[in-house]
Amino acid sequence: MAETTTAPALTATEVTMAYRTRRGHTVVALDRVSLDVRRGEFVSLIGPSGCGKSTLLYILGGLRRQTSGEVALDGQRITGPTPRKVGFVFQDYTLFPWRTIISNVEVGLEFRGVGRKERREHAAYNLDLVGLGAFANAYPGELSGGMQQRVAIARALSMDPEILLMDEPFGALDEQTRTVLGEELARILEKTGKTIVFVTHSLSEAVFLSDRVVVMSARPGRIKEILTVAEPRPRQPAFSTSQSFTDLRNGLFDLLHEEVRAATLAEMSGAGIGGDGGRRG
Ligand SMILES: Nc1ncnc2c1ncn2[C@@H]1O[C@H](COP(=O)(O)OP(=O)(O)OP(=O)(O)O)[C@@H](O)[C@H]1O
Repeated sequence: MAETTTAPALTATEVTMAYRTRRGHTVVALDRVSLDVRRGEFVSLIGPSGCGKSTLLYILGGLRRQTSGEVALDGQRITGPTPRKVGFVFQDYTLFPWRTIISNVEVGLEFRGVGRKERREHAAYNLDLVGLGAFANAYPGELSGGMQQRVAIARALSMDPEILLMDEPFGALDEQTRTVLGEELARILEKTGKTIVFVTHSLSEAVFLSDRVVVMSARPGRIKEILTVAEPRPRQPAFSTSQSFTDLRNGLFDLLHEEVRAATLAEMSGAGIGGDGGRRG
């Protein structure tokens, strides 16, 4: 079983991010966000659209450079991507359509220069882990969206990162599929003991999967509250119909509701975003 420890794996300290749009406006996406993610922990980021969840994830993974503040991985300041330690899974699974499933899973290991036999074994192990061993020689176009996302998870796991940063990985899938994939992910994580930071818009997904749910405010994104989900691991499907689940989900709804309302009203009026609607420039 995955153990969480008190040692922080990832630390964000007073992270602020201000984007400069092409039209010369400044969009403050994050405002002095501080967060510790412990080793083996599953932390979800939830908040209204545009509150900076993806921005925070990219900064944590060294894909984007914050305007001020600091991010550290195992106590070392992050100044760029560290693919050996941190892996990403995005909403678009971006598999190569001309490569078989197993060679899609191998692709990162290939870039890393791992020999053919070793990378095949490693890829096969991780494909089995996500339950797709039988599809090794199929092509992405032959798989459903949910299956392709499992391949993307196997590909990320193959690199054996300590930390997985997942940006709405199930966002493009229907509700039933994402529920089942969430259960699958809970099972896989028990086996691998990875540290996960997970962006989602789904309250149920956040409660079901997380040790802690970080609720962010409307932009500029700040941490509004952190909810702890004390349910033991591995999480069982029955948890999602329990009273404690409903109570946690309702609590999250209340916390989020006013933020989503504030974000929507700001969007409608164009307030605080230099009149450009906060669009990316
Ligand atoms: N490259 C960029 N240039 C300018 N502004 C940007 C850029 N990337 C993001 N932003 C702005 O920063 C804010 C935060 O964006 P981000 O994508 O991090 O939010 P989010 O919470 O992940 O949103 P969503 O839930 O809709 O995916 C938004 O207002 C967005 O328009």
